[in-house]
Amino acid sequence: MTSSDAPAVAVVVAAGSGSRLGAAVPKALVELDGVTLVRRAVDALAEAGIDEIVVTIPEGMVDAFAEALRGAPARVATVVGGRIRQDSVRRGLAALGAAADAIVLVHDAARSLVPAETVRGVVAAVRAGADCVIPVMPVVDSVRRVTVEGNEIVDRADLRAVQTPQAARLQTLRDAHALVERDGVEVTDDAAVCEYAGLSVTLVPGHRDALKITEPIDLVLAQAILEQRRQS
Ligand SMILES: Nc1ccn([C@@H]2O[C@H](COP(=O)(O)OP(=O)(O)OP(=O)(O)O)[C@@H](O)[C@H]2O)c(=O)n1
Ligand SMILES: C[C@](O)(CO)[C@H](O)COP(=O)(O)O
Repeated sequence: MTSSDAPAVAVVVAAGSGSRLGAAVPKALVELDGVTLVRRAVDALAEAGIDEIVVTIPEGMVDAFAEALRGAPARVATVVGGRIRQDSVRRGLAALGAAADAIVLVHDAARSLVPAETVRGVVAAVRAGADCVIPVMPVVDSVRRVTVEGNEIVDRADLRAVQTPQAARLQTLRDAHALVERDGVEVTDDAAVCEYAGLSVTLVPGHRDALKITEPIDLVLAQAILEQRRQS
């Protein structure tokens, strides 16, 4: 049973170290134009109307994250994350106080510049009845699969690159994560968790700005996106 006006809440996963970025601080605390990536991610969700957010953080970083999140335009709590992303999501979901039928978004702090319109699109699709919703982008490169014999072409028209926020009803996602943990399955995103639990995954349009800041070059691109926003 789900109510059509159930609130939308979120887990922002920010407990990673950012080894590929190689900064002196955990990636979520890296600044872009003077604002940390985690704060930008929280602000983007708040702009789309999400007002309860649990942020997963690395061990021993409570004060630094409290500083980064001070004055955020939403009710924000932090919880220490786990070994891999899915462990962090599970801990974040457990810390949310919302009702079982609340819509929950799981978002990477590393996708700091997601536009509010993308977030709203994901929420709307869950409200319209989808089990699990993810934003996706077409693949722009030609793609080949490496095989034992050599390699072969893959039709990129069939492929989509997956972004966040990804969303489902809160209890649905908690149950799906419990199943994955029970069976010791490792996945890279919440869509895979939902699919493992037998739920269907619905695709909605993602956005170029929701790139995952992973390597140093991505910070340059993110800076350019901010500049473009200032000029428009
Ligand atoms: N144990 C983990 C691992 C990742 N994350 C979060 O999941 C998101 C996506 O992960 P990624 O961008 O790969 O971040 P890192 O794991 O920090 O990056 P790297 O693999 O380069 O170390 C990030 O916002 C990251 O903080 C998390 O909360 N807990
Ligand atoms: C969740 C995600 O951002 C969707 O593309 C991605 O799977 C995270 O992967 P990572 O290996 O933890 O960066």
